[in-house]
Amino acid sequence: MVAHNPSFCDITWGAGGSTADLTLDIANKMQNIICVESMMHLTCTNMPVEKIDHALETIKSNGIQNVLALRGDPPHGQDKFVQVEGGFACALDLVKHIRAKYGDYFGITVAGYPEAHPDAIGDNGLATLEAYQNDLAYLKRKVDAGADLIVTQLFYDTDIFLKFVNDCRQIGINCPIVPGIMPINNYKGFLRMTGFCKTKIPDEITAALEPIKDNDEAVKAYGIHLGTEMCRKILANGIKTLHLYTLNMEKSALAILMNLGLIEESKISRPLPWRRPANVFRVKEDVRPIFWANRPKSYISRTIGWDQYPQGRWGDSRNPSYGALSDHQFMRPRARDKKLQEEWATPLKSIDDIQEKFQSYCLGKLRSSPWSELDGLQPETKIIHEQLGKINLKGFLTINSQPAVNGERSDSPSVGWGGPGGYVYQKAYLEFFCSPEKLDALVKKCKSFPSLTYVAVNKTGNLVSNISVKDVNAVTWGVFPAKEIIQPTVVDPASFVVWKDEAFEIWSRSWSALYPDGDPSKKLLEQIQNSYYLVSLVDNNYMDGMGGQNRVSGHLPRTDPGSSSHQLLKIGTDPSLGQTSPHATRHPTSSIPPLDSFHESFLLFRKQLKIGCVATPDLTCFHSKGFACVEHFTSSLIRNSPEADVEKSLPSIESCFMTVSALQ
Ligand SMILES: Cc1cc2nc3c(=O)[nH]c(=O)nc-3n(C[C@H](O)[C@H](O)[C@H](O)COP(=O)(O)OP(=O)(O)OC[C@H]3O[C@@H](n4cnc5c(N)ncnc54)[C@H](O)[C@@H]3O)c2cc1C
Repeated sequence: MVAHNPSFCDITWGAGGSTADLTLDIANKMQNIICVESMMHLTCTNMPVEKIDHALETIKSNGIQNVLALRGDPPHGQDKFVQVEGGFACALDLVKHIRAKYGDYFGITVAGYPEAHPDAIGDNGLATLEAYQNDLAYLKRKVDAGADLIVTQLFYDTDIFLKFVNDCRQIGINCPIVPGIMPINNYKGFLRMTGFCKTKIPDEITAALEPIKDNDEAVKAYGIHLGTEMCRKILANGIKTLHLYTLNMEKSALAILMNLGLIEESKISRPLPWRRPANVFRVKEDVRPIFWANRPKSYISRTIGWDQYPQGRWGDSRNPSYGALSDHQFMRPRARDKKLQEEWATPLKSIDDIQEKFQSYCLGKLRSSPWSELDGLQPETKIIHEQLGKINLKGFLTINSQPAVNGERSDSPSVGWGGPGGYVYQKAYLEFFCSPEKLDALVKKCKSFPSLTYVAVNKTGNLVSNISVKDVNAVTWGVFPAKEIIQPTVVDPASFVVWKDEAFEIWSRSWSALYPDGDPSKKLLEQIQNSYYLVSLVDNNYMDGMGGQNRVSGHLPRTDPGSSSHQLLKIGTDPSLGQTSPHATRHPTSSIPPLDSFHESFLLFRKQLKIGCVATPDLTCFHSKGFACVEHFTSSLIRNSPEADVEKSLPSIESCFMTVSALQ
């Protein structure tokens, strides 16, 4: 199931606390080994407050931040729930306790009952209006006490659920209400569960099941059909999230999601170059502005109202309906706050210190960045991290980038996406803050490089650009067998202007907020926030990675992404764009292999390829003696060979890869 990117996974609490240790252990493994956001259920049954706190402290120390706070059922053999000594009487007490003791560390979910809690349901299978309303009023108290989300009890009458949502809204329950869908997997289990929960079974379901009740396969198939229809109706009524009770049997749940088109049959680990967060509604979305590449959660929350993908996407972008910037964009897990505090809240005396922070992040010395929701650098950023380090020391404070790629295989671990069998391309991209003076110098420089397009904007909205506001520039695209060209990432000034508010806000909300009031570091950051420009820069010439000298048009089965960047990365070494700060000398360059060993390997290559080309490999592009290096040799050779030779040499190039990999 993990391959389908669930938003989160529930780990239930054994009835009466019977499986506490196991629950804690499974929740920990799910969160930290399987890496799926986990929500642990916790009940009050047989749980004095010390035991409850032990469970909460344990999951807290394991980084789990989601709890479903429940009262629980009466212990085995008892009819009525009895409050244990030193424990809680109901879920409301538990919610209050969690908020009082743990502040906002935990996201709290509570249970909702579309047909009222079974205790409120009479012998006729129905709750009186008064009992139903009391139940709703109590649910509101749970939300008012701090619950963030409601997950409902299972139901089979979709109209009852939709009425319940409406009734909740009427009394001011405004948090998300997630329907609990339990696919029917077998007849006896279905009767047992609905009997226990006093769930209404609509007549048509009874009629459909009666003739097939002894045929397990038929019951399962009907369960999938029914679940699909229920979910369809729920989604059509504007509910945006589904919660499927799998009870460890995933096949029916997955079949329902497949029928709804919410998951794909072929599971691809990195379907698109940006990391799509677990959100089933985004499966059809295939284009995004590059600006939020490192802030997928913020992007999702700002575009949550766009429910039509991909149709709505560029209509929306040109007339941006990105939601308003709210606190939500800045809500980060506490663990990240802690990391930022450790890594970014050091005293800042001058711009040099700020440049060095950005440089350290690009070199992988810092794991966190105020501008990124991700942990560390994206794999493709590592290809150009040294150049980025230099650029930052020149006063161009980079927050987003990608190297140029010209026809790399789509299963490349560093720049590939979309699954095997295709080729991917991208234009070099750089996004950074810089002073108005640096921007002036850059604008002048760009005049000599027609392939560079830029948009720059300061905090107050002053825009400087050499493209039109209506232009949309595809910066990543892929070619796959039997598919149209896919272009998942674009740069467009309209979205950029929306993004800039968030980008500038991060200076104060995520960075200077780490310092106490009046701290000189805080003042320095505020000055930068108020005076700098945010710049989005694209090198549209993705072909000429080696400065235009080595192009072999149409014959590049591979390129070396490390070598293919371009005018953009020359910012770091261009003297007309300002002196590199003295820190540059501390910047390590030891990963470049010694010239001798390079030449040795290179000569071997030439011998094996038997092509009499003269290559002038660009040593500065080297990162290691590993595979990237081998690719670089090869692409240099191809680029420097006559076209006919390239064609001939392709098979031997493939085998040389093996030989030289082994040699290295
Ligand atoms: C999504 C979901 C997941 C579940 N997971 C588990 C699990 O992992 N392990 C497990 O053992 N059980 C689980 N259960 C079952 C749950 O423990 C039972 O349904 C239990 O009987 C009620 O728990 P609750 O949190 O809804 O209780 P509460 O919210 O406390 O409510 C119980 C009932 O008492 C009434 N009530 C309580 N206090 C008050 C008050 N002060 N004023 C008025 N009315 C009050 C409510 O209206 C309601 O009818 C789950 C249930 C659901 C819906």
